[in-house]
Amino acid sequence: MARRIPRVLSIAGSDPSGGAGIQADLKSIAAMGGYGMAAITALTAQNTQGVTGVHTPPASFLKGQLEAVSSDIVVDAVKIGMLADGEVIATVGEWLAQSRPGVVVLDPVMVATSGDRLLADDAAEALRGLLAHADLVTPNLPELGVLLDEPTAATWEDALAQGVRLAERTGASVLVKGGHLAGAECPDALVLRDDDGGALRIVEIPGERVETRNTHGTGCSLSSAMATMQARTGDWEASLRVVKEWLRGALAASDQLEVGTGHGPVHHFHHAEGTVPLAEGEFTAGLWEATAKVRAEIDALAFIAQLDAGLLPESHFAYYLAQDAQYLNGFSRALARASALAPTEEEQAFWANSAQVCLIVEAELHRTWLSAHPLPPGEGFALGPVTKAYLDHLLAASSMGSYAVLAAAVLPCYWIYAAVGEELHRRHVARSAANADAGAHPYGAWIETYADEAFAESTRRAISYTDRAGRSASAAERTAMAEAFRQSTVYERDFFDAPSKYA
Ligand SMILES: Nc1ncnc2c1ncn2[C@@H]1O[C@H](COP(=O)(O)OP(=O)(O)OP(=O)(O)O)[C@@H](O)[C@H]1O
Ligand SMILES: Cc1ncc(CO)c(N)n1
Repeated sequence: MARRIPRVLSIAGSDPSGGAGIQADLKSIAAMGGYGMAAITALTAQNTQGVTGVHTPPASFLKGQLEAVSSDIVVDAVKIGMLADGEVIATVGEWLAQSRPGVVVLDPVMVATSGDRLLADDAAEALRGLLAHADLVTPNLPELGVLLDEPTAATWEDALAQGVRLAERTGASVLVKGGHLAGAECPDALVLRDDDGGALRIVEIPGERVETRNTHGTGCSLSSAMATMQARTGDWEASLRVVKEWLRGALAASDQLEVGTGHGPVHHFHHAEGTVPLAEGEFTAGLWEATAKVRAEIDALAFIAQLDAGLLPESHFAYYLAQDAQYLNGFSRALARASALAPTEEEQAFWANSAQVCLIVEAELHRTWLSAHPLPPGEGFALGPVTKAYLDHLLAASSMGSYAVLAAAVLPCYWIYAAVGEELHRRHVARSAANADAGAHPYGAWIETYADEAFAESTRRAISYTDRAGRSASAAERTAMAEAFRQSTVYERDFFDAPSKYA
């Protein structure tokens, strides 16, 4: 019977490096939505390079673990991995005879990815005997050969034929794995025995090989994920389709982990990255970090250096101010929309107040700076191309209907302006202290308005509200927020650079 959160037991060995064995099983079971449990058959000392030791506790203690679990908990599926020796195999066989769960997946582990043995030499025969208790057996190509007492299959066709022979001989269904094949393809296939024990059916699922050395634990991960999905769906083929796609993603994302120098583990939770709980400030810190390159480009602009040195041509300053006045008008409308979408009254009031402050600052620009720095007649207040593009971007974010995305889109206007302003102001103050003449700086009075503590406080609040929205957003919404933030940061850069192009 299908179970939404299946209770899945792994009976397997421990890999302290976390990539294989019960550690991989517990991660894979959780990744597939199950509740994971583990009865440990053996302890290995291993890492991504190989196995340096195996300690097998008395089989009676494994028996104790299995009884503790099944005397209290309904086990919906079991995955059986490393069994170490004949006594362990016998213990698991006895437990299955008494307490067999509805789904039994057996991964006949014999050798680690590194080539080290994980099953006693004389135990292969005992393992063959256990196969009959399984619903699904998941050997890799060398293991398939050993179980049949045949050479390792050299081609995929040979492997499929061996899979059919193993299914016929054991009565179990067989998952034939293409991981050990050469070439660009990495297919898997199910040799399925229908419930009525009738004819065998082969379902092949093709797949591209992921170019990586990080294949430690793929077999463990596959078998425990299959046990979990089967308990959820009752359909081996549907389960393999989901699990194979997930495992491909886990292999493709494995480089992010940087675990070990040998065959590294796969990234079991690659698909859930957007759902990791974030601490306060972490989301917006990530947005800031991701735009470091664009911000470095802003710092390197001639406009900033010239403004700082007091060498910015008048016409550039006038153009900048005229565009800023128009920008503030459109920006105010975007903020009013953020207020309309805000989830709390506190945020609603903040954005509404910011929208109003923008209009006050715009009026002030006209009254003071623009009257003192008039544009050439005729050029007046024409909307420049960057100003238009930036405002169009904010308008698009406003009309999406997502508060979180709109907050991310308006944030760079606060944050970048505050950061650039703070730096300009810091340098201006340092210069004034060192040089009595600094009072003559043509843009000194303007730079001084940058030090406004009220604006710094608004910036902190805009960051904090955007962060809160990001932390409770869906993965897709977070992606849209990051894109909106990045795009606005690019427009901030282009806005500072526009006078040099269009003034
Ligand atoms: N490079 C790869 N690209 C895509 N899929 C792969 C790759 N390597 C292995 N797989 C997949 O991983 C699963 C395990 O296959 P494999 O034949 O490697 O098992 P194994 O040898 O038992 O694994 P382990 O490395 O844990 O011993 C299969 O679904 C296989 O298709
Ligand atoms: C404990 C353990 N089980 C299975 C494997 C197979 O990958 C391994 N390397 N270690």
